[in-house]
Amino acid sequence: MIILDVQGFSKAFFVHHLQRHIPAFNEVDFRLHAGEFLLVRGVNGVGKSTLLRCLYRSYLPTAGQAIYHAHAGLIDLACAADVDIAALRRTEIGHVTQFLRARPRVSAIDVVTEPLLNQGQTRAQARQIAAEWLTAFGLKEDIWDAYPTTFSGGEQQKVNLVRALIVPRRLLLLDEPTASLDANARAALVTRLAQIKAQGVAMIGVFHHPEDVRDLVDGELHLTNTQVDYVAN
Ligand SMILES: Nc1ncnc2c1ncn2[C@@H]1O[C@H](COP(=O)(O)OP(=O)(O)OP(=O)(O)O)[C@@H](O)[C@H]1O
Repeated sequence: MIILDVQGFSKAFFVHHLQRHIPAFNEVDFRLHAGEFLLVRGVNGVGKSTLLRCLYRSYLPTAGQAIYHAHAGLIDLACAADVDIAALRRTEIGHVTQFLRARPRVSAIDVVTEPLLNQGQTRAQARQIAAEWLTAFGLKEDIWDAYPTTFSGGEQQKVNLVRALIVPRRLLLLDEPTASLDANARAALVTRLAQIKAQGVAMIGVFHHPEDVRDLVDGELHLTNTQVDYVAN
């Protein structure tokens, strides 16, 4: 089942004080099916994060299309209305970065149970599931009821990941999700990614340590400053 069909996808930033465009990526083409994992590679500044942000529509692409096969039908992520993008973000498309935008005075357990409560689970069920995930990622129980604003970088990232993964999406965009994780948490993440991949979640990921996800990768997208190469594994 096709999840995403990307063609001629390009992004350039117009930098006002330079009065010129700076290209990020150009003419990206690929197709992603349910349960497939696409690894995005390339040197610093080549446009990997920008590609994920354009697919999540935090940025508008400059050209091309990204046809997402939603439950409700086909939708071009490049030009869909903001209200439709917002709906997809709530239910079908997730974007995980290394940074948690912690909300003041919301505890870690409330941050990670919220997606389950929104799904209609009871508070007790949600807490039980969240406890299992937080334990798997090695977030110590002492701080589950504390506010993540005070957490270390790695602890914040664990909260961020659990929140993003606790309710399965159809398409997951992973932007360096292991950047501040210790070895145990990295292993826990890879285990969870393998589980959701087996359930049919399609993923596009940028990884600082690609060897962590070697066994999950179905294809690689190599971004370079001059061209884009898609290689199926
Ligand atoms: N908001 C922005 N305004 C202008 N230029 C930007 C903006 N965001 C990114 N860029 C530029 O776009 C290019 C691609 O950046 P991007 O962060 O996507 O690279 P990357 O491949 O993810 O890099 P890294 O491996 O260092 O994380 C860079 O040259 C960057 O300076």
